[in-house]
Amino acid sequence: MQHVKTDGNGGVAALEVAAVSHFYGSKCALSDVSFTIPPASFTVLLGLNGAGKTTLFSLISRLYNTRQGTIRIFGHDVTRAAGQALRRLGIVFQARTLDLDLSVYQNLAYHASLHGIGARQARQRIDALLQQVDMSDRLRDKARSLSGGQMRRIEIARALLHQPSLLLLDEATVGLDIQSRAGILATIRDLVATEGISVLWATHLIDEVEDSDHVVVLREGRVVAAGNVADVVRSTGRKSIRDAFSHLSGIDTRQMTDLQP
Ligand SMILES: Nc1ncnc2c1ncn2[C@@H]1O[C@H](COP(=O)(O)OP(=O)(O)OP(=O)(O)O)[C@@H](O)[C@H]1O
Repeated sequence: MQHVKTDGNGGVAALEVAAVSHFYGSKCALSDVSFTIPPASFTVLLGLNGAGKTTLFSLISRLYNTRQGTIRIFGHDVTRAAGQALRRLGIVFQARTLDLDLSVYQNLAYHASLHGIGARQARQRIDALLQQVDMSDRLRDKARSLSGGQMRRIEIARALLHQPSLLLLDEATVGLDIQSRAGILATIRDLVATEGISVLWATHLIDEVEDSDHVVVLREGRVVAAGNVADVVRSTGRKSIRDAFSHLSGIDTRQMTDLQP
């Protein structure tokens, strides 16, 4: 019988990472990483550069094989039931991935066809998603003509085309101005609240965390804290999540970047 981790309320966890390790040659990038994220939650994967966030995303999305440990998406093992697991997964990678010479519509329609979505349904979903990410007026524009924040919005729409239940975003706001960052975060938080999607949001920016979030703190490939914000703050004996993250990551709070100018 398959072991399935629940969210504590009897429901299957949106994501379960159990005892996962990953090496690049002899370099250990992840060491015995375990955590779960509940359905319909916004979970922040917090870690400084090099903590292992991208490596973890590469394993969850099967870009790399998981050699040690287990990863399940809504109970489906990404190695043994890859099709069922990956169907439920949408992902926005840190690096830009739109085809710059195609229009917004062509970028999205191509992705829809890869997922076997028929042309008519694809058009309906593209229209609805562009509205959701506030980009309806750019349908025919070349991706090349969009700003960084606008490209990110299109990548988010693309990741949602096949209606995933779990969305991963890797440093989605890097390189964007304060307004674009706040707008993209608000769009994603809205998706969790209105559509019940589960989100894993990887960042090194502590100001992207809200009190109601779940957090998983990674340091040098290890989970050093996980839970809701209040529990993580309490477990470190600090007064705020900012101070807790600073303590857990071994850095001075003044080295942290702010949303505030
Ligand atoms: N292809 C690779 N070969 C060797 N080492 C790697 C490779 N990719 C990542 N690493 C190392 O693995 C560790 C984790 O890197 P990873 O990119 O997963 O971290 P990250 O938290 O995503 O950081 P960043 O935010 O800077 O992308 C780092 O020490 C990094 O140098």
